[in-house]
Amino acid sequence: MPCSSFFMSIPPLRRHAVLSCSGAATRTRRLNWKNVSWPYLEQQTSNYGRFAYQDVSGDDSDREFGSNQQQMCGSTLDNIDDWRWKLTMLLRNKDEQEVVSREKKDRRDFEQLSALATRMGLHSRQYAKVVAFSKVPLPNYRSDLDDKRPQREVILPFGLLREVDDHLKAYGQLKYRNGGIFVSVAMERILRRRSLQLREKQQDWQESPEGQKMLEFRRSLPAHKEREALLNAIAQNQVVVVSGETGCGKTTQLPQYILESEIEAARGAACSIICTQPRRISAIAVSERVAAERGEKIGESVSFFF
Ligand SMILES: Nc1ncnc2c1ncn2[C@@H]1O[C@H](COP(=O)(O)OP(=O)(O)OP(=O)(O)O)[C@@H](O)[C@H]1O
Repeated sequence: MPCSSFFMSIPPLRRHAVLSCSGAATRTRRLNWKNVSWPYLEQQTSNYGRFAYQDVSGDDSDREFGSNQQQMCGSTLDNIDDWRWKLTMLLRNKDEQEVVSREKKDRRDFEQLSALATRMGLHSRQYAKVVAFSKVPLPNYRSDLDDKRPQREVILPFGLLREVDDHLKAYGQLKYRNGGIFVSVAMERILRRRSLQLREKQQDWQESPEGQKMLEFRRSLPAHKEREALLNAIAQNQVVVVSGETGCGKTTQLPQYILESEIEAARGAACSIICTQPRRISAIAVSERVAAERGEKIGESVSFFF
């Protein structure tokens, strides 16, 4: 006789361990539940996937609900009693998050079971032929409990798996550049446009007579000789320590080398640099100096904050 299974499950994202009880166990109902020891239950964990997606009660139509439902499924009172026990066990078990059942009698009694769960501080929901009781609020739809959309394990060939992995890695790195936040495609387009504008503006300034004069001065500073070595060191290391004589260009030049190289690579809009100064006056003076060297006013790409 087809008999639905009772099992405890954790949704895919939070799945650590699952306790399940087979249909045979549920047929003997109350007695079995109270006598089943935890180690026995743990042995059932490997079947979770199949239980979760299998339509074990599919051939029982809902027409069977009716006058003979009491004989088929036992009395409502007994069912409520069983569930009081199951939900108590759920609350006591720190590793489990929810209990799911496909039994008809549980669907039949769902209203009372749901009220019981609410009184015990649990959440409940019915999904077509499945009832779920959970420690956390349940969503409107659960694909893993949808019999019409069974989820199957897909085994990919090794080569294809590696290809997918590479694509995912490349995608992750692309997103990570934008501050580790998953930005939308629209946001990426905005950043790209802004980066191109910054590059154009930087080129215009560097080609202007004032810009040329400023560049000449900057190239005369000792830091300029180390520009490429510094950018390489930053690209290859998490932390870089730079020491140099007073006035060589550590404060005003190094941050500009980074910003300029990012702008040249059309990534300027995603580049943020923070410089610290021990005094307000020096923070203002350095900001104004760097803004001037970039042909800008304070508040464009350079500013200060106390
Ligand atoms: N406000 C300014 N006006 C004009 N020139 C400046 C100004 N600030 C810095 N400079 C010039 O830029 C050069 C580099 O200055 P910067 O502050 O970057 O050096 P630094 O290596 O950080 O020095 P320190 O170790 O003393 O902080 C200076 O030698 C100076 O010639």
